[in-house]
Amino acid sequence: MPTSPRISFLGCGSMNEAILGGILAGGFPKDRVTATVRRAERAAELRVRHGITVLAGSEDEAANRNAAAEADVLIVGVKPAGVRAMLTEVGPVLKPGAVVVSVAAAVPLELMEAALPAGAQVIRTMPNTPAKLGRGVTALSAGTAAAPASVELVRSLLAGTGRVVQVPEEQINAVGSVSGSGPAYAFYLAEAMAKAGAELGLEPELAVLLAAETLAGAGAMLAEPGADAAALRRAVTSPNGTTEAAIGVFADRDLPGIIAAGMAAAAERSAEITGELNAAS
Ligand SMILES: NC(=O)C1=CN([C@@H]2O[C@H](COP(=O)(O)OP(=O)(O)OC[C@H]3O[C@@H](n4cnc5c(N)ncnc54)[C@H](O)[C@@H]3O)[C@@H](O)[C@H]2O)C=CC1
Ligand SMILES: O=C(O)[C@@H]1CCC=N1
Repeated sequence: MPTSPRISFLGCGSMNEAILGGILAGGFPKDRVTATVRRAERAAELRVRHGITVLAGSEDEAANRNAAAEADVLIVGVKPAGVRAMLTEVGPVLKPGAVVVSVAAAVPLELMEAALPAGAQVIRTMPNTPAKLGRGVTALSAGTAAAPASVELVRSLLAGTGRVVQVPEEQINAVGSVSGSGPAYAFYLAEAMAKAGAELGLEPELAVLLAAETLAGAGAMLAEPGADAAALRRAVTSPNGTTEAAIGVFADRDLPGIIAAGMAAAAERSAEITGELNAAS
């Protein structure tokens, strides 16, 4: 069997730890993975939780460079405003043929390529945190120098985190509005349903359980082959019944329009952040 590539996670917060968890759960060997973080406490936490090598910047200012120098695939998981500095730092030590993957919202491929040595292979992604359970969905767009074999390699690594789709870069902001931010919309709905359930007289803990299990169960039904959200909704909605009463109120108040406006705001914010990053160059 060919040796697995070496992966380095540069920055390992919510998103990169979710990807790390999904990749390891998919059977990727722990001894081929390194992560970097800023704080020693966080490094210790990640070592215990995942059994991988974790380097902390607070203990070794060369942590990112050391992790980058050994990597075949680098997964950059810092906030958008930190991506350029990270790439500028690690670019000079990249191995020939290394592939640099970013999970950052709003950071264009062009900016990444400009921060790295000429010809660097770059892939921009938009993942989501259910990656942790192998139930994520990641969209990716390849940079100008990324070889098809490198795109395939990244796709196969991310397969442990869930579905992977390739999109033109101009669609990544829209993807972020749907699936990147989307888990937060589902959690927001769970919070709202639990609160409303308590207001209807349920014990708060029971309302939380009912809301969470309902969303998890509905999500599992949506994941079945051939699932159709509208058909599934209709199957719950008896004519002149209770569900119809609830959905009537949602429709009267234009809940779909509210959701669309929120998602448009997410996409607009991505474009705005890109503008801020370009202006800072
Ligand atoms: N949280 C999410 O659901 C999603 C996040 N993203 C993207 O993922 C990226 C990270 O977001 P989160 O994980 O939510 O943020 P986070 O704040 O949880 O994680 C960022 C991590 O990077 C570390 N870091 C920053 N600078 C560093 C450096 N120089 N060296 C080593 N470590 C460093 C921070 O200490 C932190 O742990 C962002 O660019 C975001 O746009 C994309 C899709 C979904
Ligand atoms: O909120 C954010 O900016 C990041 C990108 C998508 C999800 N979280």
